[in-house]
Amino acid sequence: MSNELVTIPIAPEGFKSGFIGIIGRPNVGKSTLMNKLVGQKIAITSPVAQTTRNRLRGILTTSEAQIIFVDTPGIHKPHHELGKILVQNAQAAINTVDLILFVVDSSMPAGGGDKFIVQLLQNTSLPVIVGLNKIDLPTDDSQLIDDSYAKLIEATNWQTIKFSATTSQGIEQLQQLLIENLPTGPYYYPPDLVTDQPERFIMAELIREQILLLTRQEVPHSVAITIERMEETPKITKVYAAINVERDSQKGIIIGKKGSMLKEIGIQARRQIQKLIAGDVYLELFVKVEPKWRQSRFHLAEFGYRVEE
Ligand SMILES: Nc1nc2c(ncn2[C@@H]2O[C@H](COP(=O)(O)OP(=O)(O)OP(=O)(O)O)[C@@H](O)[C@H]2O)c(=O)[nH]1
Repeated sequence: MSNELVTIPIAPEGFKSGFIGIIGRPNVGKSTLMNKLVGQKIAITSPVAQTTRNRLRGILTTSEAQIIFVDTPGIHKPHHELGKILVQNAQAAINTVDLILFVVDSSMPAGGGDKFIVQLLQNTSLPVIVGLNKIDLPTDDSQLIDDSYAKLIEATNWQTIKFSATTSQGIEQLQQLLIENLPTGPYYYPPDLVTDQPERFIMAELIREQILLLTRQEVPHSVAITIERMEETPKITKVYAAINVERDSQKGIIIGKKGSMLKEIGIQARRQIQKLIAGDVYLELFVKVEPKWRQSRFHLAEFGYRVEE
């Protein structure tokens, strides 16, 4: 949160840099992987599918390269207006990167969702690396699974690599392979920056993450967070955030018995935000009912979901 001037160094000869689009169906571990590669928590993760809504850039700088990861929402068949915007954003991401990292969940055989993505990518001239994630999980028939992925990409010349985003097994090799496949280029960002997202956005995401983790199934996708006000003093940062839901029943769930759920969300989110800004935080949450915000483009824009041209 400082306004100090930052300088971007001149890249040495042979320095590699570029943008990598992380693509995959929901829940394969794209956000977990980006956090692992960047070494800091910038994308929220949860066991509920479709957690990622906005394109988020994570930046990894080493002595030989700078990689800018573009995390995209999991590609799936859209059911409502928000879903359509998510898929369009993922498709837009494909057209603006130097390399594509197509992540799959190798604890289960390739499915229709993976096939849909292969079709989407087939016309691209960009290099594609297929990341077989979750190798730490036990499987019933690993041969069958391997065969399903081999068949999935048999018509392509894509490279594959296996790793686990949670245990870090194979992550260094993945990083190396990505760097090898990037063009030579400049520093795009200062070396110590890990994301280009404003802190406000990450704060909102950290609150949403706690709701995903703590509430029941039906609520999470109907939630949007807006940071209404922030006050910074030398001692403490005060954050006032609204939790927007679609129905009164969801408001009730978020608030909980005598406010117990909202209190727990606040405690956990505050803890995460304190880590983000490395300082004391006062967090005030309130719940608002905004009927049908997911169907309305006006509200989607207000909550920061945009279709990128
Ligand atoms: N065992 C295991 N679990 C993983 C691994 N990577 C991710 N997960 C879990 O898989 C779930 C989904 O991970 P996310 O990173 O949120 O997945 P995503 O692809 O970003 O999901 P969307 O935002 O829905 O597109 C979480 O519960 C992660 O902890 C892995 O390598 N091994």
